[in-house]
Amino acid sequence: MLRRIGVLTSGGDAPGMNASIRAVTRTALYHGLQVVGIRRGYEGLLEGDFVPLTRSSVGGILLHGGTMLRTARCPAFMRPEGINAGVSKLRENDIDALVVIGGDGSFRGAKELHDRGIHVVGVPGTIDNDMAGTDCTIGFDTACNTALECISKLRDTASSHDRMFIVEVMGRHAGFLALETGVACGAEFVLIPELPVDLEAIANKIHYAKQRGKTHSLIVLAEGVMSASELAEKLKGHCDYDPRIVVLGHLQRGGAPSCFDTVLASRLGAAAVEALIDGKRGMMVGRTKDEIVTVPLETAWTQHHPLDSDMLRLVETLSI
Ligand SMILES: Nc1ncnc2c1ncn2[C@@H]1O[C@H](COP(=O)(O)OP(=O)(O)OP(=O)(O)O)[C@@H](O)[C@H]1O
Ligand SMILES: O=P(O)(O)OC[C@H]1O[C@](O)(CO)[C@@H](O)[C@@H]1O
Ligand SMILES: [Mg+2]
Repeated sequence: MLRRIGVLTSGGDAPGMNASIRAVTRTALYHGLQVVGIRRGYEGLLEGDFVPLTRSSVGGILLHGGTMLRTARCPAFMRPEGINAGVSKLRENDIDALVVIGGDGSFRGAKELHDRGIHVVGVPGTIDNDMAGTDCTIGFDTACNTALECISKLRDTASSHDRMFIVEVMGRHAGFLALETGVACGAEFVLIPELPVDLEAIANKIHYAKQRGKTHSLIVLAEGVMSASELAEKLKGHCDYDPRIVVLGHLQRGGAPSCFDTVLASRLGAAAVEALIDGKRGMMVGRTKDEIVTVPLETAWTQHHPLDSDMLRLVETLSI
């Protein structure tokens, strides 16, 4: 019987995680369940770093970035002994079910717990958007907006000084963040790991654009392709600019969640608890075409979250 549920955040922090923690807690309390917060992801689970969550302990966090439960990457949890220790900790503390808020790695950990008999539901939270089973992950929209705000400032300087900027954005092995922000900021090039990089074609396009009177250029580069300094080095001598590089880095992870992420996080947090109440196990919640869906956890990494090819064509068409 479901009486007491645990909730943790794991992997990189993402704007909206707090809204999800609040939604999980309040939905569970609404349905008469107790809630235990597990601090610092799987690390805190192994150490028994638990805190009871009440209606008021999740008050005032809705619009705050980061995660009030804190988060971690826990190498010990990647080994069977670590996972078994996690199972024991949950059982010793009478935690009947667990909501894991995090990315694909966190979901792999959650699946290991499920395979050992723990009732788990995952809530997709990562700025990378690199998970199938949902059209968008919590934090992605805010990270795109943050990157856009930064790049829009760089654009002013690029056009004032007739310069080229290479802006490296996060996304790990995926290009979603780069593609979305690249279209939004009107980049001349968006380089993503999903596609080969043709340096000669880039140099040629820059050259002909300059001949046509274009005086500045912006490349949005996904970190999964190469670093901005590597790209600048490779372009040296092959293009008509002396590029400046900017690595947005962890600036993209923090900050207050956008309206979109706050609503998404609230809906998915509530849906995770409702899924547990409905007897769903080993599942993740997601948003597909504005419907809240429940699919197996492993969907996140066994299926492919497709890049929108229309978006790629847009970069090409709109940057003439
Ligand atoms: N195969 C696995 N088995 C068990 N646990 C795992 C596995 N993969 C990852 N984890 C656990 O999940 C944690 C978070 O994973 P990871 O660092 O990949 O981040 P994430 O959840 O994908 O989020 P983000 O990519 O946004 O940072 C790991 O530190 C580890 O504790
Ligand atoms: O904060 P850390 O551990 O350096 O991790 C950075 C990674 O985390 C993310 O921000 C989220 O997965 C990636 O985009 C990035 O590659
Ligand atoms: Mg990940």
